[in-house]
Amino acid sequence: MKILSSKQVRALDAYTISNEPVSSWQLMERASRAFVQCLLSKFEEVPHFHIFCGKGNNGGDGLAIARILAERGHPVSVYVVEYREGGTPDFLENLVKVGRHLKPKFVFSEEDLTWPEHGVIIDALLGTGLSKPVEGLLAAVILRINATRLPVVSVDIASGLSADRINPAGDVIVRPDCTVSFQLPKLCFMLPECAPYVGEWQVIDIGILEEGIERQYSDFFLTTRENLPHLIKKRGKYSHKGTFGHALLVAGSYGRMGAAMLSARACLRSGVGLLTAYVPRCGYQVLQTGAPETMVLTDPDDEVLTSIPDARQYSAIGVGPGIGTDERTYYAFQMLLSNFSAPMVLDADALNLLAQYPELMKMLPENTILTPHPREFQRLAGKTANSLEAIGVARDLAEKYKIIFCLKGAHTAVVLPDRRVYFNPTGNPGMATGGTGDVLTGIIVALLAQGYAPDIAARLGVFKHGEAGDRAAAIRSEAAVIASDLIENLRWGK
Ligand SMILES: NC(=O)C1=CN([C@@H]2O[C@H](COP(=O)(O)OP(=O)(O)OC[C@H]3O[C@@H](n4cnc5c(N)ncnc54)[C@H](O)[C@@H]3O)[C@@H](O)[C@H]2O)[C@@H](O)CC1
Ligand SMILES: [K+]
Repeated sequence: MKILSSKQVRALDAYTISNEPVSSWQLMERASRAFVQCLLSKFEEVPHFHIFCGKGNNGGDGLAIARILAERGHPVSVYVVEYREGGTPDFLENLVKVGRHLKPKFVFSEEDLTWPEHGVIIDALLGTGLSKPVEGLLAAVILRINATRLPVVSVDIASGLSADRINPAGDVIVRPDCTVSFQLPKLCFMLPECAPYVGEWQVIDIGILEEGIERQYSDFFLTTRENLPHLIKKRGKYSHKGTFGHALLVAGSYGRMGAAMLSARACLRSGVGLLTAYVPRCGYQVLQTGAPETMVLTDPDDEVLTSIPDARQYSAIGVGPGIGTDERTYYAFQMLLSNFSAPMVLDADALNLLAQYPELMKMLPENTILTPHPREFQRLAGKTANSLEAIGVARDLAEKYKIIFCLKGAHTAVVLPDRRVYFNPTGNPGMATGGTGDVLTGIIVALLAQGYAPDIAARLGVFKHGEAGDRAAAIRSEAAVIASDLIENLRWGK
């Protein structure tokens, strides 16, 4: 699913209006009806809705939503915040129409606000037309909304929130519990800094023309459930373990064999034909007992990796979980990079080694997948002002070195060498616990070994990793999830 800018969304609305064709009022009506349907599905008992409207089209939506709810006999109060003269044509038309069912309260100053004690607040003050920081009466109303204990649902986007960039600190923005957005997600929904101003978010279909969306160019996408399952390869009846590749995992050091084990088990549960693990000698028994499906090769050293195996027979290789940053391990890693050119996943200490020895970057095979969490990325690429800037830096590096980044986070961003960025929708805060990154490495290595193209392996691996986390959280609750639960909850069927 594409993520478009506010400007592009306006062009898209205009395209639908002239090509469907449909009037802009009808499009607003369609959006508002879809919103009401979604809104009502959220409550077992319909509460009293208090709808705060601005005077642009977002306010027009608010008025239409109020009328539709009132027509159905639901309790509604509607407030029009008079922060400016006039209003957009669709706002004014809906103001006339709502008057047949409800008496809006016009708010000219803070004193006009009587604050509700029960019910749900609907925020329809400002939408994607935001053109400057909020101040004056609008700011006062937003601050009052934020001070209430009542649930808040924003229409399309929280009022005051910029869709396409990160607002400067100090901007006045609604903090909703939930945002119900029209047709496509907004870039800001993907960024951790914006999370307090988004809440739970949901996208609803308002019938924007698909061909209009196709005509808009974007580098930003949300991976969706609908476009991924067909990417999962079927296992043919006459296939054998050789069909599904032979993965090599270079992992572990003394006291950190758990990382190697988690990666190995995740790899085995992700369809790989054969798995070999290369570990220090102290890991031999651990892996032979804990993951008996793995073949184990050991380094001459007891505690850390100091050399590499002959890697040419492997179809994919994962390096990093638990290896540490010993100087001898650096030499082994450097040797591996000069000897191996097939698909590779680098995680954890392999990334720390890259950060410590940046000259290694030039040695990375094309389409190597790097899976840093924010701190690892910072060590690798330097400090950035915010997550959007970090994505920008990752895009530059991905292009320069022809590599792929999975920037791990609530919406992990898969950044490709052609600068495209795919955000991931699955996963939950229960996954913020030790070892889940090792699991991701194992999954992606397994996919590479099976011959998935590196960009698909990264996107599919990240998606399935999050999905397993969601299954685990549904069974155990978020706080109880541990990395092993993800492995147990991996599913590769449709
Ligand atoms: N046909 C369409 O274009 C559709 C638009 N829809 C709604 O329309 C919204 C966008 O509508 P608009 O473009 O009218 O934008 P807004 O509803 O965000 O209206 C903003 C209006 O206030 C002014 N303004 C912007 N920032 C301000 C600030 N900080 N303080 C004071 N005034 C400010 C703008 O000049 C504009 O006139 C979407 O978010 C969505 O809710 C939906 O109805 C779907 C269809
Ligand atoms: K809004």
